[in-house]
Formats: sequence, C-alpha cells, structure tokens
Amino acid sequence: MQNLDELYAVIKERQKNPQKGSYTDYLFGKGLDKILKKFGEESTEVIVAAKNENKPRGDDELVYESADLLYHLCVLWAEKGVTVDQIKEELAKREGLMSEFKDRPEIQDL
Ligand SMILES: N=c1c2ncn([C@@H]3O[C@H](COP(=O)(O)OP(=O)(O)OP(=O)(O)O)[C@@H](O)[C@H]3O)c2ncn1[C@@H]1O[C@H](COP(=O)(O)O)[C@@H](O)[C@H]1O
Repeated sequence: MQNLDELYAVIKERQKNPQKGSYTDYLFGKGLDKILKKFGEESTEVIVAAKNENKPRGDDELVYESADLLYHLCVLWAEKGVTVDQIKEELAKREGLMSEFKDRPEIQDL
C-alpha cells in the first residue's frame, strides 16, 4: 500500500540518496525538461485512456495512467521544492472558498 505521502517521501529519499537503477534517479539526473516532458506525455495518456474505446488494460486503463501521472507530478513537485503538505494546505484553503462560492446568488439560480 502506498499513499501520496509515502510515494512523495520515497521520491524525496531518492533525490537525497540516489540509488542505482532507480527510475526516479534517472528522471532527476535528466532534469526539469525531461520531468516536464514525461508529465506532458502522462497527461495525454490519461486523456486518451478516459476517451478511448480501445483500452489495452480494459476498464483499469484510466486508473493505471492516473497513477503514472500522479507519480510524475510528485517527481515534478520534488524537483521544484513543492511539498505534498503545501498542496494539502492549498486544497484546505479552498474548502472555505467553495462554501462562499455556493452562497453566491447567481450560483443558487443554477
Ligand atoms: N510510482 C512509480 C511509478 N509510476 C510510473 N513509474 C515509471 O514511469 C515510467 C513511465 O513509463 P514510460 O514507458 O512512459 O517511460 P520509459 O520508457 O520507462 O522512460 P523514458 O525513456 O520515456 O524516460 C516507467 O518506467 C515506470 O516504471 C514509476 N516509477 C516509480 N514509482 C514509485 O517510485 C518509487 C521509487 O521508485 P524507483 O525510482 O524505481 O526506486 C517507488 O515507490 C515506486 O513504486
């Protein structure tokens, strides 16, 4: 079992202590452009998985590609010095914003 915190912690550990044969090390070694390229590719694969009828992994295709995308996003956060806790804090701030949004009169009419 690996949640996002655990995955991010392993990625940070690889960044601090490179391990031979690690794909994460390979990405850090290549640098930001490669990480961004992979993130772009994986995003496209999520889109295709969501809309394609022809799914090599059946209904799990979107789940599989989403996990790839989340992994590459975690590598990108680590490369840019962003933490999972910062993302959680940002999401938490929006809880308040969303309830204000729902109270707006134009939203009530929808
Ligand atoms: N969650 C992942 C994960 N998801 C996807 N991937 C890798 O992402 C790559 C994406 O596949 P592609 O075919 O698109 O890329 P590729 O052809 O292998 O590589 P490129 O030549 O395109 O750069 C695959 O090599 C996958 O193994 C991951 N690699 C590692 N992890 C986790 O990261 C942690 C550290 O792993 P290591 O870095 O391998 O030690 C572990 O907890 C792993 O479970």
